[in-house]
Amino acid sequence: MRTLIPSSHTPATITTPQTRRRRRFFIHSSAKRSDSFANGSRSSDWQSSCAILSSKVNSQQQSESLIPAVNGYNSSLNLVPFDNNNNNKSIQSKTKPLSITDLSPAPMHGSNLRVAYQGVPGAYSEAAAGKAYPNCQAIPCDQFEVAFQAVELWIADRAVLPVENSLGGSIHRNYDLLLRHRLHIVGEVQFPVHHCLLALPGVRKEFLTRVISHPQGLAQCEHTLTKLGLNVAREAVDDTAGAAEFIAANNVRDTAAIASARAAEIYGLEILEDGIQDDASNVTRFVMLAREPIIPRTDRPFKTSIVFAHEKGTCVLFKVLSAFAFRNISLTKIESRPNHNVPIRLVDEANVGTAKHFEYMFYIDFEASMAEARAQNALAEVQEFTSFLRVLGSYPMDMTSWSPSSSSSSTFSL
Ligand SMILES: O=C(O)C(=O)C[C@]1(C(=O)O)C=C[C@@H](O)C=C1
Repeated sequence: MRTLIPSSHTPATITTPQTRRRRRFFIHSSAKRSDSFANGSRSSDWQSSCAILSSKVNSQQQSESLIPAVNGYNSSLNLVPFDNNNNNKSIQSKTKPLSITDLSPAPMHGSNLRVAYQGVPGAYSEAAAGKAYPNCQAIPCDQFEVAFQAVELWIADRAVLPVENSLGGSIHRNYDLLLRHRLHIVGEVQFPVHHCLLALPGVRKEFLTRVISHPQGLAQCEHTLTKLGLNVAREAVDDTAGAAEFIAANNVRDTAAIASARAAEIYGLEILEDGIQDDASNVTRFVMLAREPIIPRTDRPFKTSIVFAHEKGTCVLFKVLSAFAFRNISLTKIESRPNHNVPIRLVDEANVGTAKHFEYMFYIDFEASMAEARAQNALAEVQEFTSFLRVLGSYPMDMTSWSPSSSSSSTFSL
């Protein structure tokens, strides 16, 4: 895939070793707090993980509301750094004492939250971040992994990342990264993706030789591009809006981008075709990630995401799935990825030779909250058949109303 170097917007990249060293302190302290729940390996008993989780409920409630304020990045508090030499006198006099209003919960769905996304302004991920956290400060990142790291390093408070699209399928990279990193899924948003064909003003479709976009953008418009009868090469780049930005910044007149109407507006391109996704109800599902899990509840529909590797044996996957079926728990998604620790298992069959079995990590989303006994029992049973099990998050389902023809009802409408 080509990497376009954006000209005007500088997405977050990981900074110098010094910055990294300074920020590591925070990663470690955060990782320690969440490990008991995040590392759902066989060695840690699931029931006790649940107990740890529920015992965290009260302190967690406080940490969601207070920690951001105390760290000073999401706060109206007037905190000054502590000065051992007492040189702060002039500033101290201006320091306001804590009052009861300072203790009200931080606006976790509101302004000031820094939300990392992959891409540049005008990307669908930016719009999804706006739907998930209205009025947030969206932080562009040049890669998915940078968005994970931005949260781990406290540069951002949340990341909003795509995991699957109704036409293009799963975004595998993010499944692998969910496993490699220690962040928790704290929510999901489903975002209608309405693609346009964009080019520089005055460019006519007949003169195009190339269409560039994110691989998902190309996949979601595959048939429509063919139907339009364009004689063009299709080239994958890092993100849809980045494709638009590249055309504008380099004055490329033989190339069009598949991107949003908002990207056209931002980068001064014209819309040659509107709504070129192969299905009107094209939707991408994004997950919201945080350093700490949220408290699972039962007063609204929740979804839980897990990942596991299974033990050797027969019908293991069937047994795992039946743990949910017996409890009437619906699965909404199952995905398998290579198990990068053990990609292949050799199985010697007497007289026949050696079979090479591919080993997988299975990701499952199911419709239940970890606060429900049936979900806890299902996972206790699943643990019996698995060599590794981790809960990626238990979070409210996106139940917002659906309007496929319009792009979105959010403030970030594309
Ligand atoms: O390139 C973008 O605009 C993105 O936000 C990325 C992404 C993706 O990775 O799937 C997100 C939504 C659309 O499905 C197309 C691309």
